[in-house]
Amino acid sequence: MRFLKGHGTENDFVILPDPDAELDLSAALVAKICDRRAGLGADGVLRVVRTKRSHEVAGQASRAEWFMDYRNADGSVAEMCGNGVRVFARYLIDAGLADPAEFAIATRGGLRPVRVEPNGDITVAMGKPVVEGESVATVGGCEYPGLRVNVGNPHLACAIGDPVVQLDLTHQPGFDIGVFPGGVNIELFNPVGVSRAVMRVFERGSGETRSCGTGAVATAVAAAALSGDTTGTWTVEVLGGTLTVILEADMSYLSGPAVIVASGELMLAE
Ligand SMILES: N[C@@H](CCC[C@H](N)C(=O)O)C(=O)O
Repeated sequence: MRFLKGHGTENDFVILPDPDAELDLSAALVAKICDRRAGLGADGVLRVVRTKRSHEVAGQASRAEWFMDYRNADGSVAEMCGNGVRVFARYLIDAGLADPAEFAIATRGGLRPVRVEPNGDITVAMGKPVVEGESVATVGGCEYPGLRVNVGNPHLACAIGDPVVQLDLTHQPGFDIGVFPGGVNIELFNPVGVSRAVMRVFERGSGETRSCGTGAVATAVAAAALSGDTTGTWTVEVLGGTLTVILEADMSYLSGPAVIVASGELMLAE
């Protein structure tokens, strides 16, 4: 099985080209591939499938040639991955499979238009984030209220008073399972200066990661809400680098670096 490895602000992915949807990619095989000791190691898998070959997103086939079939490190399926889309785009461009000027990628969370910036960064239009109310995350016995933000996938973004660097995110933070029956991605952030936030994240299905694109958008929405804003340009510092989020009235954009670092032949089987 041919693979590539890439990352966006150190949110890392194994890319599996499977244009004709021939791979039987079970949850167990994904978990093996993502295992950092017994496998290649990654926060998730991006399977590259022709949209028309996928029954899941066939409705997007006229507008996007390629479908990002995203899986979390534990093998679970997610609707969207902001850094994943950007790395997926980098792969398509490098492989000559997409017009670098502008193209769109099909995801379970909907169509995601992409463009390459003059400095090489990749920007993706992330749709309109939806604020669904409030809830509480618990970390190390402390309760942190936050905003529920849907960015195609579910997030709970909590501003905290303590520096995020002090948090112990080695375990799943507590959350209200009645509010999030399918699980949730939890961001904890410190607003710093003007339109800037420092964020850590515990991802559903992957644990703590060094970055999360949809999480950065959710954080920007929650940070803006603290000052009564719904629009603006936000810098979100994550453990693996810096992301830029633009919030407009009806759209959000996520921008940052995305690189491919390796390719090879995978010998793992289920
Ligand atoms: N790292 C991703 C989000 C991946 C999906 C998430 N873990 C979920 O289950 O919803 C990103 O960059 O957005």
